[in-house]
Amino acid sequence: MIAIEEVSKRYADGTVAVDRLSLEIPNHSITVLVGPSGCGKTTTLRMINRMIEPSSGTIRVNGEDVQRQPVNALRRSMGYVIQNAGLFQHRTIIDNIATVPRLLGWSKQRARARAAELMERVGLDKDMARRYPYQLSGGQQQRVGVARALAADPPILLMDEPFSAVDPVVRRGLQEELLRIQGELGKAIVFVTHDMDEAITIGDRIAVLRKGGRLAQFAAPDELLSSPADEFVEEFLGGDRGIRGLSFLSTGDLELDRSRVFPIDADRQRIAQATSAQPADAQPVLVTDIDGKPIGWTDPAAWNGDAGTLTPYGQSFEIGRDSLRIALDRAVLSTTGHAVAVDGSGRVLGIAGQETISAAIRAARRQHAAGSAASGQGKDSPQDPPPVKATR
Ligand SMILES: Nc1ncnc2c1ncn2[C@@H]1O[C@H](COP(=O)(O)OP(=O)(O)OP(=O)(O)O)[C@@H](O)[C@H]1O
Repeated sequence: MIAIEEVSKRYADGTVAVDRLSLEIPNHSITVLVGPSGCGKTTTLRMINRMIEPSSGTIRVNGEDVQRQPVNALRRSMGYVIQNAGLFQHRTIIDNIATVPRLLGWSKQRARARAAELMERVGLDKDMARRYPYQLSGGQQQRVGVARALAADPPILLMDEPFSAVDPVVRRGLQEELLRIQGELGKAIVFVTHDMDEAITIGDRIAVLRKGGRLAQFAAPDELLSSPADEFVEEFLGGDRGIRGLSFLSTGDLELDRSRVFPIDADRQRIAQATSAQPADAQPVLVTDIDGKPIGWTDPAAWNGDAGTLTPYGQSFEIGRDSLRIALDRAVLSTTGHAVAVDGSGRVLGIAGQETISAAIRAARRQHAAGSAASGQGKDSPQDPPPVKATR
């Protein structure tokens, strides 16, 4: 655990960048520092590896004061990733990644073998090993930056706006990759961003800082969205925090309608009988292929068995994996107002209309509120394990 205790930083010109900041950053989790420009995020991060020395206060790593540790050893125990990756331009990709193992005295062969293993882990093609940084895209360079930081297997990873310089699609890919790597390696990651969406996507816990380096709130993303501490945090979260909060509600308990799903070779009579008891007001029927995968919607009264007459169903959502936010999005975008739920192999489990999804949202919120009340005013203690994250 990294414990930041009453830490302040006043620069030589008198600027107070961080003001009596206290934070407990647990192992095996991603803690995000977020806040407006100039609120002291980078200063805080760099005080952890002593690139900047605090003016007062103490930072401990697993109980040990960082001031008492030799600075080189301290930095090698912490991977560091920055915006634009900061790669050595005159070194090949493999040698960039092998930098810290080489500094630690590993043989060239061993360090390169480790670097090759890491290239695979961060999703870089082997044949990029001999290229130079300028021969890679921005997103690929960021992957090299992450691989380089992981090379000596440090228990702590400090990441300063690592994905800010790439376009949103590449950025999303890098975030997913980081979550996957973290699932495998379980580091203590401290991640700086000024982008709240990024913080919510990757953070197990989020520290929102305000100007002057003061802590506004430190909480899990779902708690931040449901109970912002004050107006500053609320404003920083943006106007759609209600919708964004749905990302943390599971579709696992969603009640699905299976009575309106039929395979393409189903008998028309059977469809008519099964649906006749239900109101005929444009309640759709979903037709699947013979493997149970969705093909499209039809009006049961008009169905003639011709797949060419079906209306596209849009996108499905995966029960248990996707959140209620995704389910609601699918239903809103669907021409029938219903979303198609599938299992992990894409087979239809049922359909859910907007009303059903709304009811599930209300139930999940009630359950969440009851759970929070039982565990004490909804505030997690820093020792609590991070909440289960829905990543979509
Ligand atoms: N060497 C320095 N000397 C004086 N002031 C500094 C120095 N470095 C940073 N500052 C100031 O300290 C404050 C915090 O800076 P810091 O870089 O930590 O903020 P930040 O939250 O990371 O900002 P950004 O999101 O824009 O990167 C700012 O007001 C900045 O101008």
